[in-house]
Amino acid sequence: MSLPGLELTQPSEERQQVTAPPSQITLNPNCEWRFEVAFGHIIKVKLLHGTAELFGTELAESQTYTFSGTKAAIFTWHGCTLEVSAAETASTTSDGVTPTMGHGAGGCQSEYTAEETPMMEYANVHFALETMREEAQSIGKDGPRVLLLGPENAGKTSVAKILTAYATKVGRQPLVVNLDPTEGMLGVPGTLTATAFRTILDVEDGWGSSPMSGPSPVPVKLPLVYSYPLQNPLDGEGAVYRPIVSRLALSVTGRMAEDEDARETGIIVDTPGILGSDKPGSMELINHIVTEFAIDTILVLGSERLYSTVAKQYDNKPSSSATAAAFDEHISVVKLTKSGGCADRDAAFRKATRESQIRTYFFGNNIPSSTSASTALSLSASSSSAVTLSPHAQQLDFASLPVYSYTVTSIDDEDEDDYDPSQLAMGDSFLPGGGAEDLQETKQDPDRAAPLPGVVGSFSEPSGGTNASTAAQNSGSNVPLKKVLPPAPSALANTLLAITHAPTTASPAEVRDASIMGFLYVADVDADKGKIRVLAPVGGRMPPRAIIWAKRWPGELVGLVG
Ligand SMILES: Nc1ncnc2c1ncn2[C@@H]1O[C@H](COP(=O)(O)OP(=O)(O)OP(=O)(O)O)[C@@H](O)[C@H]1O
Repeated sequence: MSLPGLELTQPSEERQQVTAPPSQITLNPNCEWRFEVAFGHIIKVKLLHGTAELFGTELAESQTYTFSGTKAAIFTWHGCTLEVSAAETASTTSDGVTPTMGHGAGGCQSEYTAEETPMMEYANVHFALETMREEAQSIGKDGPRVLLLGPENAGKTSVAKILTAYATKVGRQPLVVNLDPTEGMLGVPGTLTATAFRTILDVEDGWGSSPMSGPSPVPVKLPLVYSYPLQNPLDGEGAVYRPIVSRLALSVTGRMAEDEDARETGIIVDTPGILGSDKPGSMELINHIVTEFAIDTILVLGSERLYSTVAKQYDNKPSSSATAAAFDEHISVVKLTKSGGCADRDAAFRKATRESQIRTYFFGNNIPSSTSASTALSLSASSSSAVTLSPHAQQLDFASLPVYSYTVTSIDDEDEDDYDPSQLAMGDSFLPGGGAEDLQETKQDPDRAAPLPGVVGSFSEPSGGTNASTAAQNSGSNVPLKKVLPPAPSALANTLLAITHAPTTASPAEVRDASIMGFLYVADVDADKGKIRVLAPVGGRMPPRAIIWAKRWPGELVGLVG
């Protein structure tokens, strides 16, 4: 074996890590194989026999799946044998990062077989929801509206994936809502989304991919995306978060009103861990979500205290659905066991996950964040959903762009300079339950809701002057959104810009409430010439639309382009 350091002088072709022979892992029924793979290292997993699933989505036999930067579990109901091996990775990557290869099977950082899992409990939740869906089908009421609550790393997103995967497997079409801006669902972080899932989720990618990310062997999903470029929903006392949640709820309600399958199946809402903590204001936000989505089933994971508080407040109370009285609908609060496999994700891992989501949005998922292109290309044949994308670079005149930035202060960033407290002190949206009346009012007329894409066949937003935007305007005349005037700030470099569906002349409230068309990445800023160089997922002229600068969240991503 060569001494550390000496191998640096070897020619690059020889700088391959010695790959361990494939390991076979045999799982008994009702067991799961839990594994953690670092970013930069890739493992290959193949189901040799039996049946297995990853967060509810079945693995196909003999298909090779690749994982990088992943903490997950492969569960089996009936027993299975897996083959796990390391993909060949260069010892140093194009970024100069050394892939972290662990000592587990295939180079996993950690991997083990667990015999005790809460999967039976989760499956029972699915069956209970199915019973509610059948009832909805037979008497014409809405299907279950499920809210997942719990602290960070309690397994909320994993349970949301399991319930979604099981629902689609039996031919249902759940509407899945992601209210966690720290992690994107089918897109980049800093967004809140709603998606109708008709088809299978992606084993490797988690939720799967959206058409914005290019072609994919797993059917793409079409999310409705809103920009929430702040890390914490409690920032600005929830003044930005609340109206966007209301917008999403309107869209979801609209979709349910128009689509029988979606109405019967219901909604699954995933929330950020911060709402499950005891932070001031978090219960108010939970209350807002429960009201807006007319939640009737609350699943609490990983916190007795939270369960007790939520149960006291909601258990057996009538839901806020318009049909609650007619069908005698009450809210059930259910405590679920947190899986022992839930892995803590440190700040570095979360940052790498965010960066990988952004990279994937622009470049596809063929090149894991810090693996050399050649290695990744060799993987593409075996990976089931590898896609390479070529974003388009173009120069834009900053002065011609209507770029807006949020001016709320972040709880985690008290030194914010452009915070204007006078803006936060006014406006009904800052009062307890602020803005809710407008939406209650709007909700009574389902025609006012912007439907989710798929129903009207487009990813459309009501144009300026519609009822929906008027309602939004009424609720947000003091929106903390400020136009960024020239010269182009240097802080724009390496951040994302969200192109909304709002016209360039839209009011701040309309901009906030507009859904997102797509994202640009600012590669660099030439303040002298007043130009910015951007990457766009598609070529062509910039659409004349208002733009929201994701200044704070997901923030700066250095090195996306060399
Ligand atoms: N049974 C399991 N075995 C191994 N890893 C798991 C298991 N369940 C969840 N995980 C992993 O643990 C981590 C935390 O889970 P998850 O993202 O579902 O939690 P969360 O409550 O949504 O977290 P947050 O609110 O912080 O986003 C994830 O990386 C997930 O893939």
